[in-house]
Formats: sequence, C-alpha cells, structure tokens
Amino acid sequence: MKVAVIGAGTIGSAVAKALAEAGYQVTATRRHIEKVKWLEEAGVRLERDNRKASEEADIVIIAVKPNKVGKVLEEIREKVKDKIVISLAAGIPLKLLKEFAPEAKFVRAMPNIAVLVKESFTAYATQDLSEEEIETVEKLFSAFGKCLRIEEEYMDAITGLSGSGPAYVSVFLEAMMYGGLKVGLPRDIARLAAAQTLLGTAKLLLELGDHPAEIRDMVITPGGTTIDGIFELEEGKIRTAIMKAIDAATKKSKILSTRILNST
Ligand SMILES: NC(=O)C1=CN([C@@H]2O[C@H](COP(=O)(O)OP(=O)(O)OC[C@H]3O[C@@H](n4cnc5c(N)ncnc54)[C@H](OP(=O)(O)O)[C@@H]3O)[C@@H](O)[C@H]2O)C=CC1
Ligand SMILES: O=C(O)[C@@H]1CCC=N1
Repeated sequence: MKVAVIGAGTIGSAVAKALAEAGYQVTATRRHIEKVKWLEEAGVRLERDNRKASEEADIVIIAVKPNKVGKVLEEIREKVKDKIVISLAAGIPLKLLKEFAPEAKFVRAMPNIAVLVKESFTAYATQDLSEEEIETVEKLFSAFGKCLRIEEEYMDAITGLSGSGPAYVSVFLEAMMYGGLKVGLPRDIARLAAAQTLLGTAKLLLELGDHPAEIRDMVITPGGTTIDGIFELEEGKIRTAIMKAIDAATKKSKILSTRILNST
C-alpha cells in the first residue's frame, strides 16, 4: 500500500517513519525536504511535489498546519478523487474538508506525538468509508499506537485532551523531575524515576480498568508519606489547572476553522 504524507513536519515525519517501518511505501512532502533527509534512512521517499505524491498514493495523509489544509487540498483535489484522505489537522471539520475536495473520502484523525514511539492514541471520525476501508485505516493507525473511532462531535475535545496531552504530561513530568532534584536526587535518577512512574501508573489504569482514585487510595498508607504530598497537591489546585488546560485547548480547536475561514 502506497501512502503520501503531505507536510513532513513534526507529526508528519513521525507518521511517515512509523508507516515506512511497518512496511508501507511512503512518500513524504514538504517545501524544504532538505530538513528531513534523515527520513530517507527510514525508507521514506522525499518529494516536493504534492500533486505527484498524491497521484501515486493509495492513501493521502495531510499533516500541514490547519491554515494550510485548504490550499493543499485544492492543489491535490484532482489527484485524490475516490481516495482515502486522512487529515491530522486540529479543528478542521469533515464538512469543510469535503468542500475543498468533494470527491475524496475523508477521515479526520487526531494522533499525538507518541507516534514517535508507536504509542499514540489516535482518535478518528469519518462518514465516507466502507467497513473494509475502516479496517484499512485502523491497520494504518495501529502502526503507530492505539486507535479509536469516535463521533466527530468529540474531535475537538480529543484534540484538547490527547492530541495536546503529551505537552501537559511533559509539564507534569518536568515538575516531578524538579521535585526529585529539590530533594537531592541526581538528574538522571530523577528523570528515570518520574518517567517510569508515569508509565507504570498509566499501565495500571489501563490494565486494572479502575478509576484513577482507586490507584491513589492504594498508594496512600494512612498516616504515611503520600498523604502529605497529596495535601500539598490539593492546595495547588492541580486538578483545576489540568481541567482548565484541556478546556482551553478544546475551545481553541473549536474556533480554529472559523478563524481560518474568516482570514481567507
Ligand atoms: N505536533 C503534534 O503533536 C500534532 C499535530 N497535529 C496536526 O498536524 C499538523 C501539523 O502540525 P505540526 O507537525 O506540529 O506542524 P509543523 O509546522 O511541524 O509541520 C507542518 C509541515 O508542513 C510543511 N508544509 C507547509 N506548507 C506545505 C505545503 N504547501 N506542502 C507541503 N508541506 C507543507 C512544513 O514544511 P515546509 O515549510 O518545509 O514546507 C512543515 O514542516 C497540524 O494541522 C496539527 O494540528 C495533530 C496531532 C498532533
Ligand atoms: O498544538 C496543536 O495545535 C497541535 C494539535 C494537537 C497537538 N498539537
């Protein structure tokens, strides 16, 4: 299966590499291809011409910034007739994608940067695909992590939660690491302890299927150390801060397409 990734930037190049490693024939485009020469080592072909790459592909993935999606789709419109086109752009609804290229079969997807380690959570919505085509795109998304089909009405929320999520989690991880430094741990030990603790806790949540509060309760020994830490966290309103972050990013995703339409 031949895949074209249009816009080999941060997420596009990660997706292109993961797909090439999974055995797809991948061509990636961007204007400055010299900046991603390393992709060739992963077996990705580089190309400047979006139309050529789209013409040769069975599936086209759009990974340019949201404000460039319209221009790119208009450019490749004739080359993606009846083809599956997967847009990774935040905030651009299926209806608008369809206006730019009415004869393409669209999927609106939101991965996250954990594509780089094949642990993305990729949520997607579509109305155009047959069951067989759904299987095809799920297999493709599985090359870089877990995927889930959702109603399009949830796509902005998922963008605010798991699309942007690695950024919030890295703030938390940095704080954990700095906490370790404050209490005298060497940098490399603090980094490893913070990251492995986050990984293990996420695994616990997924495998036990419990509410996060159950894990918290398992850790808090009455009169022990953890409750003193939790007391400080509650005072810092960490939960409110994280909820506000997801709310703000979701709101931004919701207004992105309106902003773009108003600026063109
Ligand atoms: N970063 C992330 O974690 C995630 C991003 N996304 C979405 O992915 C998209 C890209 O984001 P991100 O990777 O962060 O952004 P980047 O700016 O890193 O990547 C966009 C790339 O598009 C290229 N580009 C611009 N114009 C064109 C064009 N006309 N033809 C081909 N390529 C072009 C740019 O390269 P050049 O200038 O060389 O052309 C650039 O490298 C956005 O829509 C975002 O919402 C979705 C999920 C996660
Ligand atoms: O910040 C952004 O707009 C993109 C979408 C989700 C993650 N990065």
